[in-house]
Amino acid sequence: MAPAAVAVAGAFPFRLFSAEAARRNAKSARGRRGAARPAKPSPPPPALSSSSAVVIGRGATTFTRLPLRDAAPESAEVTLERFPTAQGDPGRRAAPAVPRGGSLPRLGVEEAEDDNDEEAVFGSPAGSSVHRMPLRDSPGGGERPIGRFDARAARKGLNGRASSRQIVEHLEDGDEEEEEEEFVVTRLEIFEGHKGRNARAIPSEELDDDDGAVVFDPDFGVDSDDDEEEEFGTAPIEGTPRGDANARAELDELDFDGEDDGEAEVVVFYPDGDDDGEDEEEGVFEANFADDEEEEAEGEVKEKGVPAVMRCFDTARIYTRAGDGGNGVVAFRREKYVPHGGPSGGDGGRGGNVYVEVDGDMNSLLPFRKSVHFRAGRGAHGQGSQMAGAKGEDVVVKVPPGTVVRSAAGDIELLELMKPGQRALLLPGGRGGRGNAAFKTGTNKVPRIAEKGEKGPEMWLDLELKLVADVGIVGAPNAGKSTLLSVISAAKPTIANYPFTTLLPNLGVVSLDFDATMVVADLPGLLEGAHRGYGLGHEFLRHSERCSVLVHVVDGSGQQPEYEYEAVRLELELFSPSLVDKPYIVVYNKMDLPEASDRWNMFQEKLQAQGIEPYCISAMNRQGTQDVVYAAYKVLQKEKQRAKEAQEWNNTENLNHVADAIKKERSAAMNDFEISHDKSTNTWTVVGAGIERFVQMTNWDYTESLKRFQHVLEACGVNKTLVKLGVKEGDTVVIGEMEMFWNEEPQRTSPSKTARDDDAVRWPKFS
Ligand SMILES: Nc1nc2c(ncn2[C@@H]2O[C@H](COP(=O)(O)OP(=O)(O)OP(=O)(O)O)[C@@H](O)[C@H]2O)c(=O)[nH]1
Ligand SMILES: [Mg+2]
Repeated sequence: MAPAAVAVAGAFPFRLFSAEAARRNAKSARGRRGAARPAKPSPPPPALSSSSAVVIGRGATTFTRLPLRDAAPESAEVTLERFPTAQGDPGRRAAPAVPRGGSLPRLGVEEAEDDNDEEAVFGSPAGSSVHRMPLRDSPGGGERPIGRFDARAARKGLNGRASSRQIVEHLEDGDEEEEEEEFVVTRLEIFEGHKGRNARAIPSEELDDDDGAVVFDPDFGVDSDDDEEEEFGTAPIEGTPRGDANARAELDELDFDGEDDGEAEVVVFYPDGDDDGEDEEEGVFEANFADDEEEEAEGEVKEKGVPAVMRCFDTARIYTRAGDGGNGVVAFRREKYVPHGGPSGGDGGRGGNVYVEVDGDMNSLLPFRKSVHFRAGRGAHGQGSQMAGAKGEDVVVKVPPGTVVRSAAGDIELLELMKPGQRALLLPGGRGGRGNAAFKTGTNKVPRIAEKGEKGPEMWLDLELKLVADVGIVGAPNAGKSTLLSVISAAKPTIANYPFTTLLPNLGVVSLDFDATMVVADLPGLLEGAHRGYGLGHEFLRHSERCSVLVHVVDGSGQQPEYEYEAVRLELELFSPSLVDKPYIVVYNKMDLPEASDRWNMFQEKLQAQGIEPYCISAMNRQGTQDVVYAAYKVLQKEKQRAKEAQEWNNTENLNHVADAIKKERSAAMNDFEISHDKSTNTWTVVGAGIERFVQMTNWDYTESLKRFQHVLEACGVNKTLVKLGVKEGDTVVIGEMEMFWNEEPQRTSPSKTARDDDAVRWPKFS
């Protein structure tokens, strides 16, 4: 276990076995990873229950994605829909055209008339596609009733990615065609193939060889976040022509009980909501079985659940990593007639940088649902003849205007990117390691040492989109906010007589004149108790944080307009005190309705008592709206002027400060370190950005590195400090990735190690 100590004769009291240890560590880490991946698929899921869901359409089958990360709150809403069948064309039936990632498919359920089986289609309310899967053996297409289906995934098997095993069992036929029944009984196995994992459908005994089989491709259409592409192949079962089926099945279990008044229970595997794990943990899918517990919680979910589309529209978590620097190399010039050509190993190339750039064409963070990882390329290694390695490829993360970038760890605001074209260097690539040509000195003309490239920094980022609007329209649900926006601008927001029509902010440009325009945002409705999650919650209010002016619309036809007004004000304050400090205009709407006009005077008086002059309008009839526009514009101009003056004070915006901080940390002095001691394991840990970076860049393949390392430890005072703190023979010393043993008596070194020391080149002795 204990690695041999390496000593440098007579020079330093300090020994290391670093290279070994580092390698060993890496190996065991790999081993751990490997172990997480079972060689065989996990055992088959339990037997089907009679209430298993039916998922297969007639003649052709449709498997779809179920709601993924948003499954939990949404599952209650998923219902199944009867699927129309195109006669005589088993492989090609009219699947509902659901655009990928587009609008939400409407899902519904209907019972098949003849038996208790259901036929179903399901799509994801979170906007996924519906895929078709032809079942070759369903002649005649249309008339076949559906069988039972139970797709169940092995949890967290196979690298934790979604699901491994599905069983489609026993498709029963209708009464009429007894002989042709049971056309697909399939089990899906996922196994490790030499090209990654594969999926295979295994027919049960009931299947003839020439029966069709269904092959699921659990990862079909899902972006693999990992570098290692994890594609599931579809594999034909014996006797089945290839490419029969290509359905996707992110869905894992769908339990549906027809009797249960159409309440579909959907069980989905979905990635751990936060996606914040390390690489290894990516895509850990968790089973979320809809059960009684969930039903209990249902009420709560309805109150608190922010619709998925809203959540993903304006927030995202992404991973960024700058490229590692390339390694420097050791090389010597060898040429005829040039004796002792000297060192000629080139430096490694610099790793690629990570930039964040504002793309004016983007207006939401939805693209980050699909791609989460942004890694810059690594620098190429140096080469002989003093050739430096090529620079790694940069990566540019494009974000919409109004994006705030935070580091996920620590929730520190890093950047606020407002204007299209703005570009920030976020993570600088690692420096390339120096080749031996760079180590040539007067005393060492034949250096056999080169550095490794510096590791590129990595960071998880939380992105948040705040709309860039001048004026924000706030108010209770159904107050007429969208109506107001629609009459003052060309925007066409959805207007309907029910609360929470607006789920995503709508933007409209209001032009008063040729050069006088302002951007107005109509925000979702705000309820009393929003801070506790009522209605849509109040998270979306962050969109209004950037507005300079708020227009508060009050529904005059409501029961108590003043009360409603106060409640919304309070919610604004609870969300952010800075919001209530913004200048605002109060607009009393629906004056055309008698109940509103009756109460107007009272409302007006109450507000005047508070020093506010409310406006009354009928948004629907466009009465009074122009006054509101002018008033808002006036306040806006005033606000802008104020902001401009304030900005002149701090107009030294540096978008690259994150990179600057990283660079600064990189240049940290090596003698700036701290040492901690763990008594139980006799371990001393040296922490310091400079020294750790040095360790990381040391290439242990070269013996001279060892000497240089010893020298540095001595020179920067690590050894001295350790001695002072009372380090003992045999204690472990850890610096960054390195683990070393302390050896008090350097003379007692093993011969094999001293042999190294007898190298032709001698490092000057410092002690
Ligand atoms: N009578 C009358 N009805 C109005 C007026 N303004 C809006 N409405 C109606 O009020 C209902 C709600 O209007 P929306 O503009 O959708 O209300 P909203 O505030 O955007 O509602 P949410 O988006 O759900 O928060 C619709 O049926 C409108 O037609 C008005 O001035 N008079
Ligand atoms: Mg609205």
